[in-house]
Amino acid sequence: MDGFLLSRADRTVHATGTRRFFDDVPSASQALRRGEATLVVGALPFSPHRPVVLAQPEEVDVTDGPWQGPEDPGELPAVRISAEVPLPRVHVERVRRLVDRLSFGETKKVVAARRVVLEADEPLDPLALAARMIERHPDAATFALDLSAAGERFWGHSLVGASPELLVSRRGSTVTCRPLAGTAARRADPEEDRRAGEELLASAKNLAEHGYVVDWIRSRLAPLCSELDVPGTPELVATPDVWHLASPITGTLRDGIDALTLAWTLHPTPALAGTPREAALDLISRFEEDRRFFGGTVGWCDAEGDGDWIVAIRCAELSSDCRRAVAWAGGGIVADSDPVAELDETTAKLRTLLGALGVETAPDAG
Ligand SMILES: C=C(O[C@@H]1C=C(C(=O)O)C=C[C@H]1O)C(=O)O
Repeated sequence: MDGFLLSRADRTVHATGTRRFFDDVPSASQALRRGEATLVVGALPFSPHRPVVLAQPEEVDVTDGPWQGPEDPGELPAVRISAEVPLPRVHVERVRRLVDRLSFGETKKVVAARRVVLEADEPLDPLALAARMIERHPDAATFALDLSAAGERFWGHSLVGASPELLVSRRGSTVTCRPLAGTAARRADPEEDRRAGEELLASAKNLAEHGYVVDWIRSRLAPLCSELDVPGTPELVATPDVWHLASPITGTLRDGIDALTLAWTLHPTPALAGTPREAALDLISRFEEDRRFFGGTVGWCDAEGDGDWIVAIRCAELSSDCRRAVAWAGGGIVADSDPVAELDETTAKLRTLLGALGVETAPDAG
């Protein structure tokens, strides 16, 4: 696909064509500051050491409300799972090993992720998939963008997803974050569903997982803000597939740090990495293959420094022929995690993407 789409309930940024690519965050931020670019769109990968996708687009369309895609996006092609990496039982084993490490080491939390490889009968149009995701997940931030600028491994690839998690947003001197961490699958029965949410809100394990993320964001934002409002306890939010613990954080920025630099400062949070962050990133690099743009961040930043950056989860990377897709899901592991429940949590999270493609996932073992 050409360009970049970020559709949220209140606003859509749709950009096409490229005037200029940037190699890193400081050069993009500098071009905005100097007035050489009015808007930068793109994505940062999960690993802070890998190439970014940051571009000044040729044309930009900013509209109120969610993206109004094509009148009739048509049917999506039939899609099936061709591989799971690692196999579900190997993911369970991995989590078991991580739990052992967490019980004895200095690391308190690490996020373990797995991938599902999908094959489509016909090419899967990234924008048609995005339109379907907007329909199914009206409260999420739906994105679709070309990843070619990240190098040969990504030529012609695109990333499509519907994320419930805001990494950071800036409007003038106001900075907002809404980290999510702590998850429970939704239930078909309304009473069981309500109970699953309440149990999540009272779960010491999930509150601890969540607390690490909030502490990280507080520690990164505090030096940049004259005021910072961090709720003492998280609230419950729902997607059609899962419950999450969420903390709406608001601050007043001291100086003109732009939204892109804020994203770079915060990313990846312990919601996707773990705590302490460097030790968790090291463990992830030893236990998993490169996450590419899964767990990264997707967004835009304008010349005033305003912008929105969304955590790239509930997403898939589409190959250049659009017949293959890789979807990821992960979850925070702490010393008292149950490995089978952690597998189920990733399955519930995968439903956001797989459900939009009409692919069935295994029912919850819980
Ligand atoms: C890693 C994912 O989600 C993240 C991990 C969560 C958790 O561990 O509870 C919750 C929301 C996200 O921050 C994912 O969706 O793949």
